[in-house]
Amino acid sequence: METTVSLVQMLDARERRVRHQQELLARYHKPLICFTMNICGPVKDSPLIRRGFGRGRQLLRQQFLRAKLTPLYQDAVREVTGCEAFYVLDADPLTIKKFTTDIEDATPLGRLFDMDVIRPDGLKVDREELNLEGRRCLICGGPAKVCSSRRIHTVAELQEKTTEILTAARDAQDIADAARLAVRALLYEVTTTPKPGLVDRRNSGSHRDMDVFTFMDSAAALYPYFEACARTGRETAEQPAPETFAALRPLGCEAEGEMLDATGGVNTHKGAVFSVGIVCAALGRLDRSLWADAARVLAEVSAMTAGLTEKDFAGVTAENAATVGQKLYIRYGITGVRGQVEAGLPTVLNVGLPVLEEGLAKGYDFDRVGGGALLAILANSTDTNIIARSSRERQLALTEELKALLAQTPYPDKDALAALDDRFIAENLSPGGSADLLALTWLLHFVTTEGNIDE
Ligand SMILES: CC(C)(COP(=O)(O)OP(=O)(O)OC[C@H]1O[C@@H](n2cnc3c(N)ncnc32)[C@H](O[C@H]2O[C@H](COP(=O)(O)OP(=O)(O)OP(=O)(O)O)[C@@H](O)[C@H]2O)[C@@H]1O)[C@@H](O)C(=O)NCCC(=O)NCCS
Ligand SMILES: Nc1ncnc2[nH]cnc12
Repeated sequence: METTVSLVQMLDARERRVRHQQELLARYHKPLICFTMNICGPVKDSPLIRRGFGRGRQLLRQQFLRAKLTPLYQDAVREVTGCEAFYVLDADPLTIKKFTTDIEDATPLGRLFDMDVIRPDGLKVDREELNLEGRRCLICGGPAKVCSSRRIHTVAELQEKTTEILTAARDAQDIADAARLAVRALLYEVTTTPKPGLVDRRNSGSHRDMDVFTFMDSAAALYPYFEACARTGRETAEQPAPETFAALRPLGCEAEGEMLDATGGVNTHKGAVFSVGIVCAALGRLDRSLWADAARVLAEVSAMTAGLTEKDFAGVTAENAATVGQKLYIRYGITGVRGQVEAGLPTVLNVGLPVLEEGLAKGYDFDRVGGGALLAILANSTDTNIIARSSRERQLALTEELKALLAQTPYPDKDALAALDDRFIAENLSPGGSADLLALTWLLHFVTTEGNIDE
């Protein structure tokens, strides 16, 4: 809920800020940054404003890392009168002012940041000391001091522009983060070693035409596609979920082309183009606060693809079935990747994620938890790639064997996984569908644990 604040409240807040500054200066005798947001009008706090403030804090953290600075003290508060953060630093005030003004001047969002630098004697460092121009007006780009003292623009105009800047910054960050985590998930999947029959750091599994570098080329080539999926999700967020999915399909066709270009014609990620692309679009549709909830994200995936299996397989017959997916549907009623997404990726939510997270909590390394999660996924789903390279009977027997193995050892060690790898290779088996579900598991793990940024 948005609360309006009075002039008295704002004056009280300013007084409190000054007192806090004085306490910090008296305690540390070092320069400090006081970071607030420039927000016009009586509403100083909202989720959107907090997001912008969170981004500002993230940019400051990055500058501290670059300058190898650890704040001696820091705090942040979110009040109805606005967000405030303080940082006490053991550094030259002008050096600090240089990097705060760099942040303020780098982007439109930076225009909304007010990062004051206060010297140990309590005096503010001025932009002019760095030969920098004064700040510019949000609306006309003229000197901000002139526009604000003469009240040249209306509050409504300023609020509209502020919302536009905050919204654009929020969306750009969500879209880039979704795509970054998607590519990271694909890279974690291929890097997880050993994996039975699959490409990893140990070998190329049951494949002759690709290795770990082929997968890296493919994953990197898909970054713009994942961004486009998340952007499509954001742009269609107000529309019924299936409309977002409909808008994705042409992007998916193009991305398959990019993948084939990057790999010299090898099918590395066709399944992932489809399923990971849908998850990126679901993230785009959802407010960032919901990313921490895997079930909610996957419910969105399900809503987007409602009715997909029936629609996609309508008119497919034993005579015209062309893809492996279509043939297996006609023959056994197996719904493959389509059925998985339509059901909200239950194997990821109920099998992959719990196994991954339990293994991480036990302190196992990424290879071991990834290997355990992959086998659990394989044991509890229908991998159409396994059937395509063997038979339905063999795939069912394998799932039974793996279930028995996992009941004894939920996280088989390197040697056990390598022995399974050798057996899969000898049988020319490759669980590509399960590999995709492992990538989706990594993705949901990243999104739920790291996706919730500081607001
Ligand atoms: C819905 C589409 C993905 C396509 O569906 P299609 O019917 O063409 O394909 P399917 O056979 O149904 O399988 C697609 C891929 O889904 C992955 N998969 C399999 N089982 C599952 C599962 N249980 N859960 C989730 N995902 C699953 C799997 O992808 C991975 O394996 C691929 C590599 O396989 P591999 O055997 O190594 O290589 P191949 O070249 O295929 O064979 P070999 O010669 O080597 O044996 C790799 O892609 C992984 O990502 C399945 O392969 C979607 O494309 C679509 O919407 N199609 C409709 C038409 C359309 O609009 N097309 C768009 C293109 S223009
Ligand atoms: N690591 C991998 N090896 C072979 N096929 C795959 N499909 C997706 N990931 C794979």
